[in-house]
Amino acid sequence: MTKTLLRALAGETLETPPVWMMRQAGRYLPEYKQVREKAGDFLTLCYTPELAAEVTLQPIRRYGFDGAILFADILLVPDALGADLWFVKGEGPRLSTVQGEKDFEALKPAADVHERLSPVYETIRILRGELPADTTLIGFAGAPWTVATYMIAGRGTPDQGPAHTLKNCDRQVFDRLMQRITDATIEYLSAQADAGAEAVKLFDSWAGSLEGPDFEQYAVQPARRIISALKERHPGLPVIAFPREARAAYEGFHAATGADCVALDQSVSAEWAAEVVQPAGCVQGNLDPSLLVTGGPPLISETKRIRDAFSGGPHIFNLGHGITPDADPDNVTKMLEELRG
Ligand SMILES: Cc1c2[nH]c(c1CCC(=O)O)Cc1[nH]c(c(CCC(=O)O)c1C)Cc1[nH]c(c(CCC(=O)O)c1C)Cc1[nH]c(c(C)c1CCC(=O)O)C2
Repeated sequence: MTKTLLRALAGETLETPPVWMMRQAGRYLPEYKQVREKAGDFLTLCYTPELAAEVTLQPIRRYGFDGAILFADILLVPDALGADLWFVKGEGPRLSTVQGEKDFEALKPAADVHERLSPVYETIRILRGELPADTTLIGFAGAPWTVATYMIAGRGTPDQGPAHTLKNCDRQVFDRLMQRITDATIEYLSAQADAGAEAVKLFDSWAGSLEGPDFEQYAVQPARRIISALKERHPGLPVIAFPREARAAYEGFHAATGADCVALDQSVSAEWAAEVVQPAGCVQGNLDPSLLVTGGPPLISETKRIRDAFSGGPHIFNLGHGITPDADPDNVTKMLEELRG
């Protein structure tokens, strides 16, 4: 196996960690903005394989990252389940809401998602033909809780309040929704692997708002179900789990879910994670993305600190969350120079 990212996922400790960035294809890149303009609409960009493949490749050409993440969005699964999805410029996503049994009954069965999502599989096939031989193609989906928070509220929310309310007040509908998303996610990621994704990542961006038994039931268990179903269908397919802001619950997350790699946000210290999380398997992270806006000596010293902290075990260098539109593309080059020497 020559791809460094796959070697790290398999548990190998490498001299220089493989590197990629969450949201590496995005608005901080002038070439992305150009294609985005041409597509007109963000969803059109996601569902047009040639354009989605092009923006996936842009950061690989510019920086030579070890991993290419498929260009798509976690909200394509609700879209494929029949929740109308649109994006409001400068504000974010909007969807029809799921607030009770009637809304839930209107959703499509999990097996039907392929109809809407087939252009995504085509993007993956194009990419496998065009990526450099040493670049790993990463597919992804949102984890059920995070996807549910958008489906229930119909938009992003600061505290995931509507999803907590449905969970606490109508547990039956909430659990059926979680199960539907879980099943759809297995279908979707499995089809991504069939199309050529070499690893997949589950984004649980709002896992941190689940406390105690809720974290176990709605962050750990769905991840475990998805990972075990995927491994049954695709033996050896590596899975990265990202229970963002899990804090102390990052400990044990590999074992509890079967994930090959656990991605860490910037709120946990690399030194702590190296001691208690990394012994269980590969870790990914966790540079503060704001350093790519501000740059300077702190960007260099933090890059070095994180690399050094994780140097004793398998590590994929990444940010703790997505790169932001106001980041300076030259700061990414400086981060890479520090990492790769
Ligand atoms: C919660 C979430 C979403 N999408 C995603 C998450 C999980 C990760 C995280 O926590 O950031 C994941 C995602 N979204 C996108 C990718 C593509 C691959 C990559 O990382 O480069 C990935 C992996 C493209 C995107 N997804 C979106 C953009 C910006 C759209 C544009 O170009 O106008 C991109 C490049 C839009 C999006 N998509 C979403 C929101 C809330 C928004 C609006 C906010 C924003 O604009 O950043 C949902």
